[in-house]
Amino acid sequence: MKIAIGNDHSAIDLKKEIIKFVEDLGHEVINFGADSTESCDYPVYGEKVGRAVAAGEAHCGILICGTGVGISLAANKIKGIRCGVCSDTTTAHLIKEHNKANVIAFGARIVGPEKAKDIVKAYLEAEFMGGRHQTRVDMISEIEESEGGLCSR
Ligand SMILES: O=C[C@H](O)[C@H](O)[C@H](O)COP(=O)(O)O
Repeated sequence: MKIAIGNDHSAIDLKKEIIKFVEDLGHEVINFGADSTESCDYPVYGEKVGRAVAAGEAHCGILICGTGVGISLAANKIKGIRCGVCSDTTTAHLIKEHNKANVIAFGARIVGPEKAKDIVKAYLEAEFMGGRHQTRVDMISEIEESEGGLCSR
């Protein structure tokens, strides 16, 4: 798979470890993230990864900032992106199985490198389950489609 990765200044070292880990699993990584520890703005990288995944340039995305929250908020502003913060492996597989997340986020100031690798592996290996979960994902898309946030259901 092609995987887009993005990060801010808080996650330079973790990003490098995750890129190596993901490549060792046999995937291709497109690095959209910051590569300097100089302070920068996480929305830039959330947007870049979100747009790459939404455009089909990457199959999915991984975002890392201090907590994972800000960068996931930015990615979720891109139409078609379903991104959530994962700090444990249960969430990491359920976010794909139930929520069909196409981007995951986590915090470099929250999880250590080994936990982060476990999270990434759990997410990448999981499969969307469809069925009732597809209905709910469709409802999210309907909200996205409706300008005023009104859903037809
Ligand atoms: O959600 C936002 C992220 O955690 C950022 O990485 C964080 O706000 C950056 O903080 P600072 O500029 O103090 O390093």
